[in-house]
Amino acid sequence: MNIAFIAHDQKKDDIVQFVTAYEEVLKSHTLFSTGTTGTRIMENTSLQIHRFQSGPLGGDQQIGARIADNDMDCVIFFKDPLTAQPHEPDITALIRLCDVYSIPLATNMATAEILLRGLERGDFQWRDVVKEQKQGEKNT
Ligand SMILES: O=C(CO)COP(=O)(O)O
Repeated sequence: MNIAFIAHDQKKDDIVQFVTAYEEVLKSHTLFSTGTTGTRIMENTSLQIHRFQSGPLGGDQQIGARIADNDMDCVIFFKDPLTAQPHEPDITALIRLCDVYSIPLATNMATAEILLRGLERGDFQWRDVVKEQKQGEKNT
């Protein structure tokens, strides 16, 4: 599965801790992130992450574009609800696209934990079916 990780500054320690705890599960997936979040994760784990731009510089929008292309299966976004972000419209747009395309999105650690346990159990297999269908539509 293609999984994107994003964390606001006040949540970066949390996401590093979270990803470290699930490193064994995550290493068999393809991982993406916004710029600084990815750097922090790679500094603290042995995971390889495809890093987009930093969030305020367009990283959220780049992940959104992958969702619109049906090329992202899960988004783990540790949002900071107590700090205003200069790129709030980008954040809103990313969350909206997850809803438009029914992409599983966790915006806090408790939900992220449930999503990754589901991932371990194979609960994301329906995404392969959706991707095959969309590919079939493109080819016709
Ligand atoms: O601001 C962010 C998401 O909205 C996160 O971006 P960084 O990972 O580059 O800090």
